[in-house]
Amino acid sequence: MTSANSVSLTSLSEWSELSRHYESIKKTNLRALFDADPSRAETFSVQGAGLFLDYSKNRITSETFEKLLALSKRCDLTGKIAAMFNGEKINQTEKRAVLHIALRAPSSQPVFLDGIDVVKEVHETLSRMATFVRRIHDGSWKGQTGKIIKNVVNIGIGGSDLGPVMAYEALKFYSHREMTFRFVSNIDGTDFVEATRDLDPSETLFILSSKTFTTLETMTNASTARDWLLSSLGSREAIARHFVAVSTNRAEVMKFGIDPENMFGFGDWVGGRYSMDSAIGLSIMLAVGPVHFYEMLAGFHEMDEHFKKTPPEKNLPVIMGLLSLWENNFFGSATRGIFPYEQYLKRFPAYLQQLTMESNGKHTTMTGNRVNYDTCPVIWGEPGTNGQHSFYQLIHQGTRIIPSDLIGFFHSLNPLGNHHQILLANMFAQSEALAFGLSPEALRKQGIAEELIPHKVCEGNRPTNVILADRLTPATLGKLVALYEHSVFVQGAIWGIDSFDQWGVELGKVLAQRIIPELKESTGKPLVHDSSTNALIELYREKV
Ligand SMILES: O=P(O)(O)OC[C@H]1O[C@](O)(CO)[C@@H](O)[C@@H]1O
Repeated sequence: MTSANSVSLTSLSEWSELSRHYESIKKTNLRALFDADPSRAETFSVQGAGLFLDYSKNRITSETFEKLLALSKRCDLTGKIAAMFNGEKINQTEKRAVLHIALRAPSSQPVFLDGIDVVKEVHETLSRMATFVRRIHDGSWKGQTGKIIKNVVNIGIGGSDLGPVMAYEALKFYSHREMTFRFVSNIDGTDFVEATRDLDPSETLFILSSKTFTTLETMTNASTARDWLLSSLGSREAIARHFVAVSTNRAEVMKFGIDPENMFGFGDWVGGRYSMDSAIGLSIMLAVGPVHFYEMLAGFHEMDEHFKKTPPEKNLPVIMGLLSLWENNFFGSATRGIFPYEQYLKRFPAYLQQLTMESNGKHTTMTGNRVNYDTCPVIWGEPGTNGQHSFYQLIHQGTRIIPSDLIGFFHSLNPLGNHHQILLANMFAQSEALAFGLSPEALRKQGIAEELIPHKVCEGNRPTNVILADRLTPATLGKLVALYEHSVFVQGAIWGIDSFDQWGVELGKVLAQRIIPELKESTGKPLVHDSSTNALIELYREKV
């Protein structure tokens, strides 16, 4: 048998089988599938690492599932999972290992990379972070003027922002409420100004979070922060008391003026979008304390173990990855909605956008060929029930099918009257309504006027995954993030792409560097962009 990597995915017999199977089931709907099998909900639900997944409202049969598993087998998913866990350099284009799983491994479980146990390094950094956090919390770390630190501003972008801010919001319930946390990411000066306008510099700590320590936005915001601080505190010595860095680039951190003693590092085997549980999570640890941070890591690890050890047919990330691929590549669903029914998870969809789309938004396979199939769907979403009063109309009656993940918890962290019951009732109702819709017959029975029936019909057959957990704890958050990380891995492994590079973001950065000096003033030299870009630059020069 030829290996799946040496031939196009779509020419594999397992792919053709799925295509044939798709033709035979594309007209069946969820109503018929449920009517045909009273135990469908049980057949297509699974529990793992404390999360419950009901995937019965997907357009699948047992045969679909078997064929998807056969495809994953042909693509050597198990071997690829093992390669990641074993520290092989699976990020081929950057020649790097991909070992975010080592960030949450217990110290008793070494992971070797080039003969070195990276878990040991991870735990050394974690305990330095914990010591630092305790000093901030107990007030023994003081600002330049002797005041205690009350405000923390994380400056970073992409993976150096989205993970920290998402987790800060998600775990706010557990956070030190007497402290203020802000996150500055955008190069738009408004972000910095609004984040700092009510802060006292003498009580403020900046965390400069950047894997590379060269990112334009972060470095610009960092020097603005340094100016802001020094204009108030005067002495450059204040930098040591008010700035710490999280980075892999020691030389650049020192160049900025930060003592390496105040730097927390991580390996180049941690991708930016996989780094919230590395030192990049320092602001999270400052917010919730070391104990909760360690609990979050334990949650991540539990899902890692589940992913590594559970057979594919019971493996949550494998199932979610395969279902997403089925919808994307066979039904042609171009987007996936992420709808947490949990206000604390309000930034979770934004976090998953980077995780998923920066990982799998690729058109070239590992072997350098242009894919002839779709890869990553567009990921988007908002918390429920807010979304229901906004864009759900389109999900129910629009012309495109949008498979969605609905995420909820049995218990609220803020029980208030019957709010939580109403919240979960809405979540379950949406999943039911999307799957089964409302038929013309049912509407007629309700006595709806004939001319209104076409407008009121909901065709149903809209797939959802329902993910449930007990309550939103630091550990549950870790499990959820790891679930999606690994589901992204599964899809990338089958598509045969490098889920861990991000070359596509480079071109825009290079072109921006070229345009920055051109906006300052006319150099006298003619602009050599296309006519549209030239005209935009000229218009800006004229107006500013
Ligand atoms: O942490 P850094 O090096 O500042 O990078 C920030 C982000 O920029 C990107 O490289 C994309 O431009 C992301 O992958 C990364 O998370």
